[in-house]
Amino acid sequence: MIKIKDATKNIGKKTVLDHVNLSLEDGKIFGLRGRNGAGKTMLLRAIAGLIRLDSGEIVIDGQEIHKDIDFPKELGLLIENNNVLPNFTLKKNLQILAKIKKVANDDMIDDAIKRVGLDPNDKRKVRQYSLGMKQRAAIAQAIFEKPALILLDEPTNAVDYDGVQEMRVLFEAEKQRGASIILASHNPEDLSILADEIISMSDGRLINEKQ
Ligand SMILES: Nc1ncnc2c1ncn2[C@@H]1O[C@H](COP(=O)(O)OP(=O)(O)OP(=O)(O)O)[C@@H](O)[C@H]1O
Repeated sequence: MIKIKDATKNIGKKTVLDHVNLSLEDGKIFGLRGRNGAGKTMLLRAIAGLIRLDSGEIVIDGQEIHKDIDFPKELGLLIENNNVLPNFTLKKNLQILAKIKKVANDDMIDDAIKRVGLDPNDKRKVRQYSLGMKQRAAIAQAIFEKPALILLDEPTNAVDYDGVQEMRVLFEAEKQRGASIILASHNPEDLSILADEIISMSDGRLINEKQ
């Protein structure tokens, strides 16, 4: 359960999150929509613990971000410039990350790579991937440890038509596994097909607030 209470963040003179209040139950897909600059990425960053709020709080399963924990315990993240290391293979990337939390073994890593339609034995470095393949790699990185919470910022950008359908199946399967997903997207179809609930933002504020 994620509880966001009065979350407010200013950058310079601009209020990029403006008293955001939200309660998000577990095991659902929440679609986040809004125009460019509405604050979707900021909200995802705040939930991930990547920015500090000026006021308000974000509490995940009873633990407040930046007070009780630095970031959500079980988090899969795909935000903006995906941070898959370009000079390693995708498998090596995931193996490096797996050493930190020690959740995923090689079988889980291979499985995640196959699920995004890539080849675990591909010897190419990620920098040699196409744009859409890089995006698939970033999705693999977000899901390979079977996290409880998955934050996805425009995950199907640059992914080809068939890939978009495959990723939808994958996100739905992650939900069936029990994960909560917050998905920011400009693709109305992604949102209408996948989202159990839609959260709309404008100018850092929620429209149709759900509390
Ligand atoms: N590093 C930064 N410094 C200053 N302002 C920023 C920074 N990053 C974002 N902003 C501002 O914060 C506001 C919200 O940006 P955000 O990236 O959350 O929008 P968004 O809804 O994700 O947009 P998009 O659909 O274009 O991805 C915008 O006004 C943006 O200009």
